[in-house]
Amino acid sequence: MSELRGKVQTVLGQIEPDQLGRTMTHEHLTMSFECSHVPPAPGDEGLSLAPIEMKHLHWLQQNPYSHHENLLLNQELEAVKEELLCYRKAGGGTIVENTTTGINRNLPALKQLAKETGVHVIAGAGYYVDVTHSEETRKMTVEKLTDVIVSEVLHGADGTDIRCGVIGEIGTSWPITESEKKVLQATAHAQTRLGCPVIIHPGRDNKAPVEVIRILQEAGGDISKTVMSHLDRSIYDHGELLEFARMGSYLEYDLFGTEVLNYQFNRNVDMPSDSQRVQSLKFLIQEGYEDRILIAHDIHTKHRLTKYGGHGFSHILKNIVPKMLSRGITQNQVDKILIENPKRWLTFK
Ligand SMILES: CC(=O)NCCS(=O)(=O)O
Repeated sequence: MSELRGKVQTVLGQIEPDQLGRTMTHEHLTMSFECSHVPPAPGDEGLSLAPIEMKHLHWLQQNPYSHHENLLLNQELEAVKEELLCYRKAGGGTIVENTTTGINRNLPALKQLAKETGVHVIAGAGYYVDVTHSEETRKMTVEKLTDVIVSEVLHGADGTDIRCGVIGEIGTSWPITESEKKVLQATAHAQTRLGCPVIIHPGRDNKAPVEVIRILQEAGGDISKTVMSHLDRSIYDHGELLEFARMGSYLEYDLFGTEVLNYQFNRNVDMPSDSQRVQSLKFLIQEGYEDRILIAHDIHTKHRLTKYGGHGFSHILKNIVPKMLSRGITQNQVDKILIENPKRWLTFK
């Protein structure tokens, strides 16, 4: 297979899987999310342009995608560096940084952050959702897209020699577009060549995760080495969740820290609280899926950083792990979710 077999690839080079430690499998350290701006409600236009201030914090937390500056996480490298130092102090070892082409991936910044903080950072190859695809991307064949993704892992991306260690997050909308379907097929082909981990951003519909896995399967992808992100806002019904779990991917709850009344991207969704997320983990464990669960915060806006009154990158380690233990999830199961499952997923085959 590839020269990477048995290794994990970080922005600073290859490491042994045992070096990873506790791992958040879905975060962003620098990105911009302007592609997902939601117009503010009538009367809130002023708030959407105002500087971030304490007195507007609740509005911002409930309307994060309507505030222009909030979408520019790429302006906060110093704050993110401080956060990573705290993450390390709290027992964190690794962050998988899911920023792909379309939302401002910045590999030199990731390398710098890894060097300055001692946190292992793993970068993502490939493309985000259709609205961010360039004309050039849309015109590419599946073969060409595959070559680009393979090269981002083997040689480096964005004109640098900094190599990606996962494919994704690969963005899909609902319904899945033609361009996204080609990227999914290319992802499966690249995974076959490389034996590498894949991570998917499904469209915001309960049918989206199943549909993505079907496309990957048909293209020869290794579903056992693929993560389905954002299950928190995608599948609620227990029966549907188990049906999806049986397809064999990793099951990721990655919006820990997000507690909102209205989910701005889909008003039909009742976004779960962190307590409800823990209950979902417990349900999946009871059903025998403790070897398939991954968790993270998916920080992608400013307001979730501690600098802006948010929960930060250490929330899971400091607050969610004690809650898991208090709800009957064992330390061994917590270690599987934070250490063993990420390690198995991130190791090249
Ligand atoms: C950066 C990103 O794609 N975050 C996911 C946000 S969502 O609300 O779960 O779609």
